[in-house]
Amino acid sequence: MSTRYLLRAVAPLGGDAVDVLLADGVIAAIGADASAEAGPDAIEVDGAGLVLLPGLVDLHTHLREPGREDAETVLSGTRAAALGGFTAVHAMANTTPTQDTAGVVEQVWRLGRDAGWVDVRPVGAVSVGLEGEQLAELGAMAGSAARVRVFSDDGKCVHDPVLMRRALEYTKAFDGVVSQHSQEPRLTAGAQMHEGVVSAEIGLAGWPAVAEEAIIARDVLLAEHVGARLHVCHLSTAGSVEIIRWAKSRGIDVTAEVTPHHLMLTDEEARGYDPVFKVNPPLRTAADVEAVRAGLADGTIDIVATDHAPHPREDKDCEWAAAAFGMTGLETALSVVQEAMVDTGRMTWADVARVLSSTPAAIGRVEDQGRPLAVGEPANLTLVDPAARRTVVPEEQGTASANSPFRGRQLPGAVVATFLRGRATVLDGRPQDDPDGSLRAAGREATV
Ligand SMILES: NC(=O)N[C@@H](CC(=O)O)C(=O)O
Ligand SMILES: [Zn+2]
Ligand SMILES: [Zn+2]
Repeated sequence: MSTRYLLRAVAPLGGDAVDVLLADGVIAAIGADASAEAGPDAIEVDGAGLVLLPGLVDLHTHLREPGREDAETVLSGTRAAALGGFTAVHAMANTTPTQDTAGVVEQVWRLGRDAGWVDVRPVGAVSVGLEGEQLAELGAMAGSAARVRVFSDDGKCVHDPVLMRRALEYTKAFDGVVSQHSQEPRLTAGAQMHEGVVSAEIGLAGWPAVAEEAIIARDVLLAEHVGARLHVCHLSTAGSVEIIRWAKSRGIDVTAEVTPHHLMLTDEEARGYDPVFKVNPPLRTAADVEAVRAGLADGTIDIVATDHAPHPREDKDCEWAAAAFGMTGLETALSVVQEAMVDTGRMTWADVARVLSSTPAAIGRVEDQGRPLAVGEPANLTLVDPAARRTVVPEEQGTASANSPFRGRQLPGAVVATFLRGRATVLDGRPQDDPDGSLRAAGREATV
């Protein structure tokens, strides 16, 4: 018999406190029945003051394996994901080799299954080698054991409108979705940061908002024309929010994501020339941050996705122009959403469950994740302490890379436990390959 957990006095979605029993991989009982049915062997978890959420689902994670195991592996990245409260991640396709065949996506899916920290759903590339020329084997990836439903050339934009049209048409056949990294390449050649007052003052080449907005506008019209669904990656500007709002008002089947860093940070961070703040799309202005927060609160933006983009030191500890784009995010996402949206009164915990679990699961067609907190449902769960405060120390995180933009910042909230089909992957805030914290204290041994 598998381990049973009795979660005492937890608050589902921040509501009234109840007991919840996890047994045989499912939520076995809620309320008075839970303690009655628990039996003597159940492990009790004191949940007073804790919020119970469905396990978080990330639609946009870079796990880097195969090819850049110096930055992250499926094992280290999925362990980081569990520590961040996730029970499923979508592994982006910009690996080496590219995830553009059934063979490579199955390899990543298998690595995820064997690691056992979260469910890994590989994203398939739209074009062969992300080169934007020839459509990849979308159908073969969809029909593989990895059951790919999300397709993206992320890191690059599918800028050829004919290729984008074909991808949108083709993915309809297997209920897939194209997830577009919206960046007009000619308008962003050489770009280093957001084009605006700060870029002009500090002398870095700018990436104008219109380079994102022009592609989103084109793509929603293409999606309408062919009757396909479209997902917009890491939307970052006020204008992009306006376009999505307009597209939804016309009934276009589009969804959009915002990252935690675009909900919190602005281009002012670039003034110190610290490449930890170099990211694609770039950090924008305070007005853009306000617009994406408002768009997330009113449902125009559907989800938060981390765009966890680990990079090794040598790709970040260099001058700004030479550094790689990207920041880690799996282990701070929930805290940033709490600070930006919950603690500001703009969203409830039920909204958090929607934007970080049920809707990303629905977009990715992940059937057994993001489910309601009800008896009989799979026990994919996250237990959060909203009253906790912690200072971000990247070297103490599960991810193998240290490029967190929140280094040294105090953030609210902490993941106390994560359950994957009733099995604790994290308990008392510790990964369950390291229950007493000794491996973590000794360095990175736990991840290799
Ligand atoms: N976000 C980033 O700045 N970088 C991502 C690629 C991407 O998401 O576009 C990466 O793979 O490093
Ligand atoms: Zn991208
Ligand atoms: Zn990305």
